[in-house]
Amino acid sequence: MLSDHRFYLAPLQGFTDFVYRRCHHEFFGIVDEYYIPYIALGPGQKIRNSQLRDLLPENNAGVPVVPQVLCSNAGELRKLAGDVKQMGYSKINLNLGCPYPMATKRGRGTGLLENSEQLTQVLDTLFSAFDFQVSVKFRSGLVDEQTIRERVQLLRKYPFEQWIFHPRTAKQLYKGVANRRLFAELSSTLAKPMVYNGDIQSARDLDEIKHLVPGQNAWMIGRGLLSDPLLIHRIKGQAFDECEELNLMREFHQCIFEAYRSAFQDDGQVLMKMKQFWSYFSHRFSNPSKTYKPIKKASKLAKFIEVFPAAFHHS
Ligand SMILES: Cc1cc2nc3c(=O)[nH]c(=O)nc-3n(C[C@H](O)[C@H](O)[C@H](O)COP(=O)(O)O)c2cc1C
Repeated sequence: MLSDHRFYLAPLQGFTDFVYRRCHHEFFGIVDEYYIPYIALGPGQKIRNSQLRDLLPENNAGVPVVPQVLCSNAGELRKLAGDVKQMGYSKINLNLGCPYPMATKRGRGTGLLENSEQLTQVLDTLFSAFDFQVSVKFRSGLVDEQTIRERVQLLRKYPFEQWIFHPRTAKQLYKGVANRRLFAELSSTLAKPMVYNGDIQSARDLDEIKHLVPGQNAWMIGRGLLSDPLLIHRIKGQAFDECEELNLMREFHQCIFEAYRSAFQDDGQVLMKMKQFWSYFSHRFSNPSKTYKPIKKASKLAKFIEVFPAAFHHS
């Protein structure tokens, strides 16, 4: 029934890194494309090593990924897109949605969305100096949804391959409700297929959006999928019995844990990564905070290894 629907994993800096993406893809193979968390220029106009590592083609081999860039002007874009091109990628995503003041005050993310002059220069450069298939991920505006109603008139002049809209303002960060009606409104104004992003936790959420936008068939999911790795299976109508599901989760967890252990030699880093993983994964257990508490408290990797199995026993 949903065979013509496309599902994308949202980029979550620190969470959906190459280790997670690769495990998820090899284990489930159900996500159509994985959007890599943004790369940006840091101190000394350089991309941070952790972001570069996440982007390296050898770390993404065999996984359908789309790199994302966060910039404030055409100069930054040229450098970032040039690096992405050099690595051999044919797709690129422009971040016009990062809500954090550290980015927006420097004219990046939603800050760039607000500045039509800089945005025009960035888009002109991106489409004229490179030959990427370009997608854009954007929000409603910094504080006011009127921004995006005006800005789509500028954006629609460019041949984006994909329009991904998360209908929240930057001021909302990731709280409050995503405005699905605004998504429906823009979808009809733009008359282009858009990807819906924001708070998809169940098949019912999709149905509600499809009710507003008949024919909607492209979805980007972040936190919902981190919390429930079988969410897309469920949306597609697959059912699991309790025992089968628990075994799958145990195996997926093992895959993630082993992959982090081989990617990071330092136990402290592995522990931090596993804590991040469990901060969402614990939500699929009946008592998330009770499940996560001993894992969060673990001060050594050995302690983590001692406490995590209990989660699977009392699920
Ligand atoms: C911790 C965190 C990190 C994020 N990092 C990025 C990022 O690097 N690039 C981006 O476009 N969005 C980023 N996002 C936003 C998500 O991609 C997504 O738009 C948002 O979480 C809403 O979708 P969801 O409700 O399905 O999670 C981040 C969100 C969170 C919570």
